[in-house]
Amino acid sequence: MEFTKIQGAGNDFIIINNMKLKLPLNDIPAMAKKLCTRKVSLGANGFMVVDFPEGDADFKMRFYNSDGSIGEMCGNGARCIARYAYLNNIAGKNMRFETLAGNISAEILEGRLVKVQLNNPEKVMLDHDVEIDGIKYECSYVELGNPGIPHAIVKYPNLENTEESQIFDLGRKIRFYKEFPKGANVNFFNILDDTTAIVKTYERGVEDFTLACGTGSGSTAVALIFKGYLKSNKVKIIVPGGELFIEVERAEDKIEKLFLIGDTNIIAVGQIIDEDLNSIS
Ligand SMILES: N[C@H](CCC[C@H](N)C(=O)O)C(=O)O
Repeated sequence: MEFTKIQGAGNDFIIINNMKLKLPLNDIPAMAKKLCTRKVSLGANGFMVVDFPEGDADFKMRFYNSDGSIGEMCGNGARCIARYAYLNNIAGKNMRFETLAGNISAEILEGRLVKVQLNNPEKVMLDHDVEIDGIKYECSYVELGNPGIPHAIVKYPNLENTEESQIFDLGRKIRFYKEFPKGANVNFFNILDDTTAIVKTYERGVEDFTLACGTGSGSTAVALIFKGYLKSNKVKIIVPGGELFIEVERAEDKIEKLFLIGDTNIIAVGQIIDEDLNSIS
């Protein structure tokens, strides 16, 4: 089966074109889980399927986390699938595609940079502190799109000197926090200057930290700008896998446009064999 392996800021994905392969959608979650499992298969944070659009968009993006669960959207995935679509003549440099969370537009910039307009925040709860093991953490809750991809944005002083292993248990507990109906991706942040934050994300559906989270960076930027921690509508989010840039167009307390910009890197194009796949029902 033909595939492309691509990563954006260290968030890595497998992409297949189901407009050609025409695989039954019921088979995809198990296939995604198997192919995303490192060491025993190709390995990735997520699995993306290009499919026929239902409306007048260029294509549909179906996103699956590495555990096979469906994600409403994926920001770095959107950047990567946009580059894939352009290089495979599925779309032009400016494109629109459908996702569960709503339509996304993307623009291929110079080199390997891609800019996507993320779904707007449909839910913003700036003061949604969480209490874990008797300790209170400053937290905001943001959902981008409708249905929205859920994000918890948690202040963590000295994050830049904190190992992920030190906050893995905390990340997992907040990911499953009782007050988050859909669970949440957990974005720990610390402010580095007026326009820069560092973010480390424990991702829902990966159930571990990833090197970057695009919608997490966008959600974090929205919360930090509204809370006055970041003092610009153009901010840099430093993530373990590199840097992501967020641009916000806002009218007072309403976000009108939210952009994610970052690098992409095509790792491989080829054929997936994985002999176990045949045994997947
Ligand atoms: N794990 C996320 C989906 C991927 C989000 C992240 N990779 C991004 O770039 O937005 C979820 O299930 O909500």
